[in-house]
Formats: sequence, C-alpha cells, structure tokens
Amino acid sequence: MSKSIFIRNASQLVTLQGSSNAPLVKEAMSELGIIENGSIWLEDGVIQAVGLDEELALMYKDRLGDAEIIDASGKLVTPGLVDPHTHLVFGGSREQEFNMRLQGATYMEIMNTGGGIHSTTRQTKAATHEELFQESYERLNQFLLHGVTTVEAKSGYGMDWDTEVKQLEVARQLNEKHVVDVVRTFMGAHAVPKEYKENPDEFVRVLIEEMIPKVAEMGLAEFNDVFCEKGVFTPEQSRQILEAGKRYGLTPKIHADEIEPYEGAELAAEVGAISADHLLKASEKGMKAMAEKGVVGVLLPGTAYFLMAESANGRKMIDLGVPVALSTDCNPGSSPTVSLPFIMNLGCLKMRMTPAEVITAATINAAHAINRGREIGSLEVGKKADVTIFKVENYMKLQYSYGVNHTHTVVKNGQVVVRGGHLVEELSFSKN
Ligand SMILES: N=CN[C@@H](CCC(=O)O)C(=O)O
Ligand SMILES: [Zn+2]
Repeated sequence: MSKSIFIRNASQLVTLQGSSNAPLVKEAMSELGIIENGSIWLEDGVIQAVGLDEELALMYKDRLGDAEIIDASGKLVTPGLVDPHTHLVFGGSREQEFNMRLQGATYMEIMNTGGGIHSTTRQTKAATHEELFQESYERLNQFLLHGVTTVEAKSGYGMDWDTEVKQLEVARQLNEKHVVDVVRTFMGAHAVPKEYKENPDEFVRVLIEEMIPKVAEMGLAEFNDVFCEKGVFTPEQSRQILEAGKRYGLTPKIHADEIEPYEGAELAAEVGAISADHLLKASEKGMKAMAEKGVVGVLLPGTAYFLMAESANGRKMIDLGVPVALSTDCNPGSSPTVSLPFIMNLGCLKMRMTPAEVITAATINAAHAINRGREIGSLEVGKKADVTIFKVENYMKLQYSYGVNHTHTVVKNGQVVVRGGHLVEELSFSKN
C-alpha cells in the first residue's frame, strides 16, 4: 500500500465539486469550486478529504507524520487533466505532408491521393505490436508530463481487422502497463480503404456485420466512432455504423462537421452519441440539438490551428448550452501534439472561451465525454486520486502564460508520478 499524500496550502485548489453526474453547461462551466489555501488528502488511490488547509490539518493531526506532505503554496491544484479524443497508437510521422500543406495542398487532397490517414495506415500496418507499444508508451509519458492522467485512444489506422485489433490490443496493454488510464474507441470507419473505393457500402457492411460484433465480443473497445465527412462516410452510412455499434453495446462518438458542414452534429443528437467532436462547421440547428440531448462537444482547436482553419465556435456552443470539452486530437496528420495546456490556451484565444470554462472543458466535461464523470475530472471525496499541480498561482495564469509547461507535480491513482516537472524515475508504472 502506498503512503498517504497530503497536498497542502494550494493558492487555488480547483475542486469542480458537484459535477460528477452530468457535464457542466452555460454559466455552470465557470463554477470551479475554488478553495484558497486548499488541501487534499489522498489515500489508497482515492481522495479522502478536500478543504481548507487548517481543517484538514486538524482532521489528520495524528497522521501527519506518516504521510508524504507536498507543499503546494503559490501553486494551482486541479483534477488530473483528461484528454477525451486521441489517435494515440500510430506508426510513423507525416512531416512531409505538413510541408506540402504549407505550399498549398489541402488535407483532403492529400488524403484523396493516398496520403493522410492512408499514409499512417500503411505505417501502422508495417509496425510491430512492440514498436507501436514503445512509441505510444513514450507519448503517454509526454501526456503525463503535461498534467494529463487519462486519455481516450482510437483505432482507425488499420481498417483491416488485424491492424485494428493490433492498435486496440496495444491500447489495452498500455492501459495495463502505463500509469495513465487509456480508454478505447473502435474507429474502423476512419477512411474507406482503397480496395473498397468503388464500393464503399461493402466496407460499411464489413464494419457492421463483421468487425463491430467481434470488437464487442472481444471487449476491445467501449466506444464506436466514425469520420462523417464529405468524401469519407456519409451521414447515412455513419448512422448505420453507429446504430450497429449501439446494438452491440458500443457507445457512439462521431467526427462531425470538421471540414465541411454535413449535419454531423444533428446526427450525433439523433443517435444519442456521448460526444460529437471537431464541429468546426456545425450548424446552429445541430448545436441546439446537441444541447437538448446533452451531447458533449469535444472541441479540438489544435487541429484547426494545425490545418490553418477557423476554429469551432466554442463560445456560441457554450452560450447555447452545449457541454463543451477540449482535447488535443493527438495524431500524426492534423494535430501532432500532446500539450493539452496549449490547447486550453487556444480554447481562449481562438474560441473565446474563458479561462474558467477551459479548465472545466479539460477536466470534468472531458471525463463525461468518455463516460468517466463519476470517477475522475473533479476533486471530490471518493473519486480517483488523480491530481495535477501547476507552477502558477491561479487558474487564469495557466492559460495566460502559454507555450510553457507549468506542470510541477502529478499524482496518479494516489502515486506521485511527476515531481518537479520530471517523471519519477523509480516508477514501476504498474497498476494494481
Ligand atoms: N479527421 C479525422 N481524423 C483525425 C486525423 C487523422 C489523421 O489525419 O491522421 C482527426 O480527428 O483529426
Ligand atoms: Zn480524431
């Protein structure tokens, strides 16, 4: 059993209390439940007490000598950040396409001529399980160093059965071996493989009748995602794929309205998706439908930035009542980054979200986007002891002072895994 941890005297301790049952919307996205001079007691991997330092010091006065004390004075303490949309497991890199885009080629042109997602698919097929594991493990270390303690990870760089399974098995093994929690999503519907170019409906049939049932039977994923985009999967094909997943217990997610308006947000609401992601071109009608159904809008301003596109209208979505979350979209084509804090800065500057809203979007609302709102995303008694300490005095400064990694300490499952901005070396990274 690991030692109890007593984090003391934070200049601001962001609790987000009372948000475990449903994502926060509208003004509630700004209610961070801040405790000044706040402290938190962690034991057995669980949060035991949260409150003013003087209260907790009294409560645990007989046990102070046994605990590891972490002095958080002058620092910001938040729930461990949650990244609800990544393509974590992939082979290779695509810097040549980055260069091509800088010279005028578009993301879809590159994809339609066999590059883009197809290029990463080839590189992922060619990589061994072990290579994918090692590269993704290193990526998870980088996430952790940026204060992130849970990530969602999608397949979709295989599109044939063996490679999809390889990606999902790697993600499963990462969840077991790495201290960061990895939540899995099947995304066989990421692109239409070239062998099905003339008959995409046949690929949709393979997904629905062959792959989705096996993914569910083998317990490979919790969620089922589709790239609903002009030239990729139509809204009708997307609906069929997402409904098929539902029949097998896979919760729908959708890449919606990223490049062109395609009524993806509307579809997300119709099929009862847990989240609709991207939404750069979402219609007002679609946003309203999402708000009504409580579909989390997972916004990825790092992707818009990297594709030199206009960001989603996060401000409008929040004002309309959409529960908004933020994510890196970490992937080799449209967002090769693990820095959720940088994405939070873009949330403010590119989508006019307030610093308080982006904190909510990268913690509790992100947790709800992956159905983990009851376990993580806020600092409340009984929740997982996932805590990040930043070297800034207040939450606004985290967004204001950008391009710097302010992460100082990360506690994951009640274990200190980052100390003074460095991974703890002796860490076994195993989960009990
Ligand atoms: N848009 C579709 N999928 C990914 C990008 C994948 C890639 O380009 O490799 C995304 O979410 O941005
Ligand atoms: Zn994506």
